This record gives sequence, structure tokens and C-alpha cells, in this order.
Amino acid sequence: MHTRNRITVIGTGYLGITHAACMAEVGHEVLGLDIDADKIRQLNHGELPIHENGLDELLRRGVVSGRLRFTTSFQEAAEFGDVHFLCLGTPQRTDSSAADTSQLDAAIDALAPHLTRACLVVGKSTVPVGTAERLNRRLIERAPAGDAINLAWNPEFLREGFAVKDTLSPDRIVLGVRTESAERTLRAIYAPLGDIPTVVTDFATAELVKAAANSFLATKISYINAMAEVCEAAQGDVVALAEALSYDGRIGGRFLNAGIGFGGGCLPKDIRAFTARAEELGAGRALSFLREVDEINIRRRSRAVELARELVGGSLAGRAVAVLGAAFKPDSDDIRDSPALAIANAIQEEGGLVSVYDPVALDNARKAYPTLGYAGSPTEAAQEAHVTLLLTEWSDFVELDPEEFGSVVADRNVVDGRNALSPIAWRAAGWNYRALGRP
Ligand SMILES: NC(=O)C1=CN([C@@H]2O[C@H](COP(=O)(O)OP(=O)(O)OC[C@H]3O[C@@H](n4cnc5c(N)ncnc54)[C@H](O)[C@@H]3O)[C@@H](O)[C@H]2O)C=CC1
Ligand SMILES: O=C(O)[C@H]1O[C@H](OP(=O)(O)OP(=O)(O)OC[C@H]2O[C@@H](n3ccc(=O)[nH]c3=O)[C@H](O)[C@@H]2O)[C@H](O)[C@@H](O)[C@@H]1O
Repeated sequence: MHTRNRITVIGTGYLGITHAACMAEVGHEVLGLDIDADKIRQLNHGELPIHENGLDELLRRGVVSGRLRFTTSFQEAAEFGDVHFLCLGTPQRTDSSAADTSQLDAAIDALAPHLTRACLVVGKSTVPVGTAERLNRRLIERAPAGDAINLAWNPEFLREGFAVKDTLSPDRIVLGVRTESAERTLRAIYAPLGDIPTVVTDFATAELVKAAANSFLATKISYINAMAEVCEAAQGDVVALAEALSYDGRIGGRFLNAGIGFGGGCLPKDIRAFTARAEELGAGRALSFLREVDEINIRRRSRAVELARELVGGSLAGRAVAVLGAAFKPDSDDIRDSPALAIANAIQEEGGLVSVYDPVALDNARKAYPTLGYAGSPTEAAQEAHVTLLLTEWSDFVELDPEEFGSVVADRNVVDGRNALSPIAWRAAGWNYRALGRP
């Protein structure tokens, strides 16, 4: 029998909702907190404000069982919780490439005055190294219980689209701790997940592991996209090249899908924040390659626009352009730094008449890019289109029948931005098929 802990989760965005629902699922008593009162109202009704596979079911189950509740009150959270998880956003600052950690500061400032007894505060957000140390001081200074309060840093590695699975069966757990009791408490909280490799370390290393992991993943994607650029110059095929690399166990095949590159609320901002922080620490040279990783990634978006331009014979102005996909990846409604929408927007800026379709991300896309055209289905987006771009590899798009789909377009021109379609099948159906890094 595992111990039940009384946990709060502060910040109920993509990470926080998942963490809260999964912790309730494994038996803990959980109180989620957010400053967004509408979101809290929705969550208390068991309604999920985001799209994440399997999470709606966990949320409903947690709410119905009474083990999962939500509030906007920091006082209630402080009274309820023995362990407080911080899942606040750390977006890119508007005035530099560094991370904005002000949501964490604000949450600590709101929580600390109510902390009148010993408890554990656990940071899960992705932060610049040194943040845990700074927040620890801030917490102890502001909380009536002072240094009876423990801080730990426990970075999160879940992927959107697989968030529930990644939380319930993580590859590893990293605990940045200063006391044995913090380690014991966190081990007890995660015990119901089973025997998960656990690395216990200091604050700085825990913060750095997260930045290092996302930088490695971003580098792997930009590496294969750099190979795609060379393939384009040399008439090679990056998909065959990646397959050949994948059989080498030292390289591995995952995260070698060439295309329009990485987006989302994490990889792009995290490599920039890591570089900025390393520069502050005088270690900027060590990470100068991450600037190149970023540039290769952004160049791929321009290349997709170029391919569309070539297919319509030189200018996209006045041309009808179907864009399949708005989310930064399939199985998510997240459009933060979405390559698909950046490309759609660039085409519109050139005078293209863009119509975007996505199975779940259209509402978010409309808010962020209100001037783009939107459609209610792939075929509606593609009506009389001169060129179609596949930019998010939703299975609905990958499974399109090129013959049937071709009957609605003006011209059978397609840019496969994710190397997800079969060139043989699409060419056989009379499409001019172009992809990044392939002849
Ligand atoms: N989205 C993901 O898949 C993952 C995110 N992360 C990291 O986790 C952190 C959170 O990311 P997301 O959940 O994507 O961000 P998000 O922006 O979706 O969620 C942040 C939440 O915090 C709330 N909030 C803002 N200020 C607050 C305050 N003062 N008090 C209480 N709540 C407040 C916001 O209303 C929002 O609901 C970031 O550091 C991110 O890098 C780490 C791993 C995975
Ligand atoms: O810190 C985070 O928030 C998370 O960031 C990423 O997860 P996520 O952003 O959800 O999505 P990924 O599956 O990593 O994809 C990121 C982007 O890279 C692109 N990608 C991925 C793989 C690939 O081979 N090629 C490629 O272009 C995807 O289309 C997407 O735009 C990491 O994979 C998670 O481990 C991490 O916890």
C-alpha cells in the first residue's frame, strides 16, 4: 500500500493539468491551482481545456472520485498541501531570448505568506540554471515557516500527445534535492509508478539535465535537417539517409524525421534560454552551436515556402493555398511557435490566399492568427487550391487518398513538409510531389 500525499499543483496548463490528473490517478489527494478562474471552473466540471490523448478520462475520474479538485485560492492550497508542485509557464521573454521566470516568482509570492508549517515545494517548470537557488531564498524569506520549508527541483520530460503515458511511465525521474526528507517524500509520491530509474542530484544539475535533454533533441532534429539541405544540393534522399543511420544503435532512429522542423512551447524557447543563460555564466562558447541549431530549424520553414512557390511557377500572390495542419505536432492543439502556422502566415504575407485546416487546433490558431483563412475539413481547405502543403502529420492527412483528394483541387501540387506521405502513391495519382530533402 502506497502512502497518499496531499499535493497541490500550481499552474494548470499543459504540464500542470497532466501532472495533477496523473497524481490523482495513482491515489494522491490533489488540489490544482491557477489564476485563470475560467480554466478552474471548467476543470472542476471535469472539462479538459486542452487536447491531450487520454487525459479527459483521467480528469473526469479524478473529479468524480473527489481526489482531484481545483481552486484559485493560494490560502486554500497552502492549508491543504504537504507538497506543492510548481508547474508555471517559463516562456521566452519579449525583450530577449532568455526565459521569463516571472510566473514562478508571482506564484511563490502568492503562496509563501500562507505557508505556516513545514512542507515541500517542488519545481517542475523548465528554468535557467540558478533559478531553484533563487526561488529557495525567496520562499524562505517570505514564508512564516521559514527554513522549515524545503525546496526540490524535479524537471519534467513528458511529450505532448503522450503526456499521460510519459507521466505514468517516465523514462527517468530526476530529483534535485538538498535534504534526505525531500528525497524520501518525492520517492514516496512516485512509488506508485513502479521501478523508474531515478537520478538524485543537486539543484543546478537537475535544472541543467532538462536544458541538456531538450537541446540534444533539438540538435538531433536540426542535424537531420542539415543533412536534408545537403541532400537538396546533391540530389540525395534524406529519408533513405535517415533510415540507414537509424540501424546504427549508437545513433538511433528516433527524432530523425526531416521536414519543417521543431516548434512548440518548449524546444525553441529552451535552446534560446539555455544559450542566454550560458552566456551570462561566461560559458556562451560551449553552446554557440545551439544558435546554428535554431537557424537551421528556421531555414526549413523558408524552404517549405520556396517549394510551394516553385510548384505554382514563381509567385504565390493570388494563388489558393491549402494548409493541412496548424498544431506544432499531431495529437496536440498546441500552436505555440508552430512551424505550420509560421509557414501559412509567410505565404499569406506574400499574397497567397491561405486556407488552413487542423482537426483540433483551429480555435487556438484563429486566436493567434486571426487574418488567416480557415476551413472545416481537408477537402474544404483544398477547394480549387493551386498548391497543398502538409505541415502537421495528423493521421487523417497521412491517410488521405491522393486520387479522391485530388478531385477538389485546381492543381495537383503538394509540398510534404513532414516527409509523411508516400511519394510513389501521390505521384501515381498525378500530383507534383515535393518534399524537404528529397529529390
Ligand atoms: N507543455 C509541455 O509539454 C511541457 C512543459 N514543460 C515546462 O513546464 C512549464 C509549464 O509549461 P506549460 O504547462 O506548457 O505552460 P502553460 O502556459 O500551458 O501553463 C502555465 C499555467 O500557469 C498559470 N499561471 C500563470 N501565472 C500563474 C500564477 N502566478 N499562479 C498560478 N498559476 C499561474 C497559467 O494560467 C497557465 O495555466 C514550462 O516551464 C515548460 O517549459 C516541461 C515539460 C513538458
Ligand atoms: O520540455 C518539453 O516541453 C518537452 O519538449 C519536447 O516535447 P514536445 O515539445 O511535446 O514534442 P516533441 O515530440 O519533442 O516534438 C517537438 C517538435 O519537433 C518536431 N520533430 C520531432 C521529431 C522529429 O524527428 N522531427 C521533428 O521535426 C515536432 O514536429 C515538433 O514540432 C520533448 O520531446 C519532451 O521530452 C519535453 O518534455
